[in-house]
Amino acid sequence: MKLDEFSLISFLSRKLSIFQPEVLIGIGDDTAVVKNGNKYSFYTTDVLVENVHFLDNWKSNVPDFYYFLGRKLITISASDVASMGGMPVYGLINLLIPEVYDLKELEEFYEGVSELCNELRISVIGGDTSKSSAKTFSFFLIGEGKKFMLRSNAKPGDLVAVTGTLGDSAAGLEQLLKKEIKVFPLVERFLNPTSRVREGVEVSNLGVITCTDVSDSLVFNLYTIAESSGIAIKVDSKNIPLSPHLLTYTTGSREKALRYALYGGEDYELIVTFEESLLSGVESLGFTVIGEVVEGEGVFVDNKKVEKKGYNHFGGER
Ligand SMILES: Nc1ncnc2c1ncn2[C@@H]1O[C@H](COP(=O)(O)OP(=O)(O)OP(=O)(O)O)[C@@H](O)[C@H]1O
Ligand SMILES: Cc1ncc(C[n+]2csc(CCOP(=O)(O)O)c2C)c(N)n1
Ligand SMILES: [Mg+2]
Repeated sequence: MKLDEFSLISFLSRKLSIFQPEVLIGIGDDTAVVKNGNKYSFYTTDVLVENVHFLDNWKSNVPDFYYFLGRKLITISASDVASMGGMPVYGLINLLIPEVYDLKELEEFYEGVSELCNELRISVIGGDTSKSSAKTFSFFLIGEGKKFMLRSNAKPGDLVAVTGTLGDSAAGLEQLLKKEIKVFPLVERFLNPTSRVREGVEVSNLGVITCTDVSDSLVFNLYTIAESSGIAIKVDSKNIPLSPHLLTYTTGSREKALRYALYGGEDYELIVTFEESLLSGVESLGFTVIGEVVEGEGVFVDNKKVEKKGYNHFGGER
């Protein structure tokens, strides 16, 4: 039987229970939330698996490839903490590598890990190591914050905004897969994305209470907000921020660029929804308004309902 990642998680979660009252949010958001005295702790874990998230042979085209992979491992978990409005603090790394392994590659990987942990002041406090046929890197990250944002807090009348530009990472991945590099800055966005930790904390401090990050695709992650909040989201495609590099890649076609922006994944930008009174504060943090929350269900781009498409492990295809 072919599995669907999200039905699988929902099936598994029905078998599990929460025993402690301090667990405020379990399975279902970007991180779990546990009350910890007068603050909250955030828990998340992510993996990078050979042939799923990266190809080993990219190391022959990309200098320092494993250095970038080390950075990316930390960034993707930090992005989940950022989308709760938290600061990453402690982490543990699981390393699953073949029995015979190039030590230089591992050194490079840990150079990337340690650089990003220094930048974000994350202490690595443990992990585990095992042999494995596919290279697999996993990070478990704990964050902290005084308040938190959820996917499920969107209300009709809210505006919807995002950080950065969208679609760059998918266009970078496409070039790596085709082994044809035309616009390198897009490949850099795929290899070395940014986690929006500062924006997450600051937007939460402004009073924004709805947030998630773009890992699977803009449309897919808008759906996660729409479904968990019981509302619909309308996006105006002309307001979706696209980078000049992406437009160079699509030889100026905004329509083609929008396909990467709407359905490509791994941008690790934040999506927020908020009341109009917060607009100037949110914009001053560098967010771009792309749409609004309305009553109903689904995600609409230029008034047309769009399919919930993005990256789905097992379900395949974007
Ligand atoms: N095997 C599992 N068992 C229990 N919970 C899981 C499992 N896999 C995922 N989850 C939980 O399901 C929810 C959604 O997971 P998912 O990995 O899709 O998170 P995401 O933030 O949407 O994506 P990303 O990991 O790319 O940031 C999270 O709360 C996560 O902790
Ligand atoms: C070789 C190769 N093929 C495809 C992709 C694209 N991809 C893999 S996982 C994912 C979603 C986010 O991951 P997760 O859901 O695990 O957090 C995306 C967009 C890639 N990175 N490498
Ligand atoms: Mg996430």
